[in-house]
Amino acid sequence: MSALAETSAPKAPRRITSWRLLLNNRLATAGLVLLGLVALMIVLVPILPLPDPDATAPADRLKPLLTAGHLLGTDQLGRDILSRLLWGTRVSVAVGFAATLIAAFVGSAIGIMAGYAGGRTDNAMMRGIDMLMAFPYILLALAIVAALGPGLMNALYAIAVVNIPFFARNVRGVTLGYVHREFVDAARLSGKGNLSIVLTEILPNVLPVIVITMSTTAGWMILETAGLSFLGLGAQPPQADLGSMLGEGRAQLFTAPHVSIVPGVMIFLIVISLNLLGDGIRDVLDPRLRSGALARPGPVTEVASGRAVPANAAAGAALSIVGLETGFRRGSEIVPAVRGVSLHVKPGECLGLIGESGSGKSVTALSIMGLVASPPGLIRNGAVYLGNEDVLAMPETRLIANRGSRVAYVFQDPLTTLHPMYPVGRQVEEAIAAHQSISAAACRERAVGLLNKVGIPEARERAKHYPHQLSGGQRQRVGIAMALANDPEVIIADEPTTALDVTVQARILELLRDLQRERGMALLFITHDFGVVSEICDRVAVMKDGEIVETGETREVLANPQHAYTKRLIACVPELGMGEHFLKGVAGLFPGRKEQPS
Ligand SMILES: Nc1ncnc2c1ncn2[C@@H]1O[C@H](COP(=O)(O)OP(=O)(O)OP(=O)(O)O)[C@@H](O)[C@H]1O
Repeated sequence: MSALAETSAPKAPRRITSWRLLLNNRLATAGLVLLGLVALMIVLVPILPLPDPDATAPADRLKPLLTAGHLLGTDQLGRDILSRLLWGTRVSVAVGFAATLIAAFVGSAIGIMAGYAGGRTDNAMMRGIDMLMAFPYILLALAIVAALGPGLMNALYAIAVVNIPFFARNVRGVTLGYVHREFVDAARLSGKGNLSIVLTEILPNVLPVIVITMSTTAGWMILETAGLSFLGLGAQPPQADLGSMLGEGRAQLFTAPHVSIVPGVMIFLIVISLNLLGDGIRDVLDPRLRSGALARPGPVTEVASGRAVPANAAAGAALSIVGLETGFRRGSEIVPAVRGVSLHVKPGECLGLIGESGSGKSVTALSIMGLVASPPGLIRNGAVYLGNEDVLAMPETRLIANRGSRVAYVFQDPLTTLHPMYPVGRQVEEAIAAHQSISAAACRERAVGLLNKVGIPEARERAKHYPHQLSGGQRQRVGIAMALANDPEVIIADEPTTALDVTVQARILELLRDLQRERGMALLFITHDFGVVSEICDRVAVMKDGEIVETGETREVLANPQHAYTKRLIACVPELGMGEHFLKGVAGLFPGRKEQPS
């Protein structure tokens, strides 16, 4: 019997601008406002009715705060502190930003060149950078100023030079990650020259890192400028900058503390606002931070507190999913990926979950045992029953204990799921030991037995091999052995044969089917290939845009598909001699892709 459900066009998520994301971050907004005020003040300073910052008046020396005509008092030479503060901030900020720009430009150029050229050029450039880094940076800055002579411009050069290594190392690291990527190879094959590749392929990818590094180091450079001026090596009298004001006020720290506290507070405000804003910019520019992918995910997927559970478990099912809705947070919005999915698998049965890429199959599978990373994942509604027990209502420890013991997963690419540093036998032993308290010797025997069972030849010997020493098919057999390790009630296989060639694929499918029938397990088999479904699945559920659009006995669905999308998926299974008809079927899949949640 087949059940049919029509899809409704998903609502396009509202576009969240970077600007809005930045303003969502309260600390970054506070930094931005503070910095805006400082910027406004230093821009307006020439037209403000302020006394000459360098005009001395010994009779008015060390006037306290809020003195008439001197809002922030006067210094030891009777100069107006407010005027000196605003003019001095202008100088410090200008020098700090100029040093940041120079360091960013030179350091990034070195980093990109070294990373792109590689080999000896990389070696020579990075050893030079290492030499710069070998000196404590302030010592190096002092040495440079000592060699060039004191003065604001020389302080600027010194600070820029000591910060070049930060940019060079950061940018080189990122460049190295892109240099051997396929899109760069493609640009090379298209005949582009090195400069053009660097400017059009590498630089756009590296630019966010440069901006992030700039935003987080600008505050630091303003502080370093102030440090050099404080030591008398930056701004020279009578010119004011924040560091020299601090240095001059030091002598009056106890008699007139406001002389040094005022520039100190200004340095603090500028640096803190730059750091807060820098952190905010970094979060906005890095898409992984923006989506929460770099945030440490919780051990189980977050479940909305008021989730609706539309129905109970299906009678006699090992696994039933009812009305499952899973989405991903993006800013303050939740983008749906799975919309009201219901399905069930009985013991000894294989249910195929089929749909094109991005239709929500993996998110459904991962939601079952709370494995969707949160943040950004969120299960909004629905329930997942193991027998009659709702997994989503289980205490965290119980849910985690059920992973691998009652429900096991086999993933697509065993090379990424197996640990490269441990022999495969040991990894199967670990899977057993995670849920069973048996002796090490018994565990080893059982691991060898499992490897044997999944068809690894000379299992005892092979157990000592590392993943890279096995073929793709053998690695997937190890993955299946690990899934079987604790005799689970349900196995979820997420495209376990996609990375394998057709002959190996056929053998793995046969193995899975035999094991599943022999052990009476429920198998949820995720694929995008109706050919695979027809070989292994008793029933099939067709998924499109996060919804199940058709379910039924495999034979029935194949013989008499009801939904247009199912028909197109079936038409995509190539047959020898089909030629043009096959391509028409594949082309028919694409119009629906526009409706995908982006
Ligand atoms: N971490 C994530 N953050 C935001 N969106 C995500 C995340 N993971 C998946 N999605 C979105 O959820 C939707 C469903 O993805 P899913 O991985 O389930 O697709 P799939 O059908 O398994 O595809 P494939 O066959 O390619 O694995 C996609 O639109 C995807 O962009």
